Amino acid sequence: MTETAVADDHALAAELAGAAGRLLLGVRDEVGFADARALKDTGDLRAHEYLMAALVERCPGDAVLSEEGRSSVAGKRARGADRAPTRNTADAERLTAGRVWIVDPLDGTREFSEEGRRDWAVHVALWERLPGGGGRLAAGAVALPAQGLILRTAATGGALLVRDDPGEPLLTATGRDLPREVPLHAPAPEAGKLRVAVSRTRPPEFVRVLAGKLDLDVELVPIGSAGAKISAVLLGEVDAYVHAGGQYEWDSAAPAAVALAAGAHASRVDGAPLAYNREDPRLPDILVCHPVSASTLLTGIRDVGGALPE
Ligand SMILES: Nc1ncnc2c1ncn2[C@@H]1O[C@H](COP(=O)(O)O)[C@@H](OP(=O)(O)O)[C@H]1O
Ligand SMILES: [Mg+2]
Repeated sequence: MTETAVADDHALAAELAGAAGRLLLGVRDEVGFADARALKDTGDLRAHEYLMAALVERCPGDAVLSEEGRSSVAGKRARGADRAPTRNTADAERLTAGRVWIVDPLDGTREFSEEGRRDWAVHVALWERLPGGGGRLAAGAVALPAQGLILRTAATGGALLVRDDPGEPLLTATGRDLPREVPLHAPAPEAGKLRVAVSRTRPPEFVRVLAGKLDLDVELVPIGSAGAKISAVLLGEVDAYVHAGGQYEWDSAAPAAVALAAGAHASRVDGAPLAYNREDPRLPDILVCHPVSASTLLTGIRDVGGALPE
């Protein structure tokens, strides 16, 4: 821990994800939905700038890897964004840092720009170097601002589901009133059935092939945002998220941290552990599910290996 680090990184991750999420709800109100490009760009930039400034202030000794600090924002600046974004920590620094915040200020940017959609998220994760080499996800939070929810890791171990809208009564997908904060456990699937979350806009073909091969009643459920899909697994709205063909560390770090803390299986599609803060931030595939489904899915994915995207 750096000297200035807060005692509870888990609470900080949730606080920042929640605040960025509320800021994004305000951007939706302010900019409106008529110009989707303007709404996406403003949301990306404002959430990124907020998180970078907050992390510099609260954890000045830590490094940051943010989606929007990379080339995408440089491109937006070139197109005339009015405020210069704060930059990521230089790669050389983050690759030797003890603690690196891996953030996706707005995951599911497309869905954020579509009126009425609730499947977009803010991801804040903390990666920590281990003394023996390598590292681990030490904390994480996924805010689902349009759903009034935060899914987060807890200092005591495990994961929590937090209602981030104390003023409003809120019903979960299962129709039950949700108290302010409840332990979050990945629920097991119904026997013989498997609901698999896939991208709304670019579902990988191999998941359809996989669905056809499994000896289960498989339903593919299109949802936007990696964080919203992994949250849907943890909330019992689907049973698995299978993705391959491209993604980056910020797309999965925070939701994977929460999923693992909630007792879910989270790995590469070949079963290898998810590894973060690498030189190349590409992390192109992921499987998240209840542990009882993991071997069926990993075997199924291996058997349709030929259909996996490059
Ligand atoms: N083939 C691919 N290559 C790169 N990124 C991908 C990808 N498929 C999905 N992603 C990223 O994963 C997130 C979820 O995508 P999807 O909703 O299609 O499942 C999105 O993050 P952003 O919204 O932060 O860009 C998207 O950019
Ligand atoms: Mg993303």
